[in-house]
Amino acid sequence: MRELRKDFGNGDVLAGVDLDVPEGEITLLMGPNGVGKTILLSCIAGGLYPDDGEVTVFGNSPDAAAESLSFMLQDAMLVDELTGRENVAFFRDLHPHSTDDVADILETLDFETEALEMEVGDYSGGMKRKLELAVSLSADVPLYLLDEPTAALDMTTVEQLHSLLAERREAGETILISSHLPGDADLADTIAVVTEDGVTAVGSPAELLADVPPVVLAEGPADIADAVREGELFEGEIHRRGFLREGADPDALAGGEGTTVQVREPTYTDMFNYYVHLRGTR
Ligand SMILES: Nc1ncnc2c1ncn2[C@@H]1O[C@H](COP(=O)(O)OP(=O)(O)OP(=O)(O)O)[C@@H](O)[C@H]1O
Repeated sequence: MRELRKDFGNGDVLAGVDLDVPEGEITLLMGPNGVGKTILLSCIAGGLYPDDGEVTVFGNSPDAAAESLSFMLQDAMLVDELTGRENVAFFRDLHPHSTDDVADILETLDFETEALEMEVGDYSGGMKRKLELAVSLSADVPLYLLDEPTAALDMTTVEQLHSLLAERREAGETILISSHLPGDADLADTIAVVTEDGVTAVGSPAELLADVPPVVLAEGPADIADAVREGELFEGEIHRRGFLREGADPDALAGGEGTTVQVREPTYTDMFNYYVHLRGTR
């Protein structure tokens, strides 16, 4: 993807995005709500045309490559008035490379088979996601685009899905997913951080994490603004936290009465906050 631009008439949503998705790997798009991740995936899938720039999929235009990919568009695929089974049949007829793998994938994802007889409008969010995933992954193609595949899934199912996607990667397939779940970083070979400035950081999870400064956590009235980068504090339920400023001495951050201050290594959630809110292009 080179210099991709998309505008719906009220300012750019994507303003010149460059992205390379390596073949045979899992690439994870992370970024704040509304930044354009779904639009980006839709431009790769050929569902939307960019206003400017270029997308190639295996060397072809997205239109020419349409049969080489399968796109899971969250909450916008299934037909509520049809049963699960009718939805499966509908999508089976749509994709030229559909297979009969839906049942196996549903079993892997712990989807109760009887629910296939229910109308999808009566499904829970997680049931819908499992069916969307089974339909999308049952197409035998070299490229899968999955928009927030882990949203609404319980943690056990997330692990099952991770195993399934890792198997696909072993088989040489290319997978591009968007996600807000920090744990999905464990699955990725490459993470691309998307912000309103485009793709601002790209690297392996370990590379990106290694560049994140230690995290200062404060509970109680401790004033840590001077010790953290740009004085920026992220409010959690219990803690306020920020990224240790260069030159700040962590040992000097003693908490007063009713206050605790600690410094710890960053998690994937911290990594997301850092690249989205503090760090420029890497
Ligand atoms: N058809 C459309 N017409 C006008 N604006 C649109 C259209 N589709 C999307 N947008 C806008 O484009 C922006 C990006 O939307 P998109 O769904 O790609 O964000 P996202 O990064 O996937 O967000 P989230 O993480 O919340 O799913 C949003 O501001 C959205 O309102």
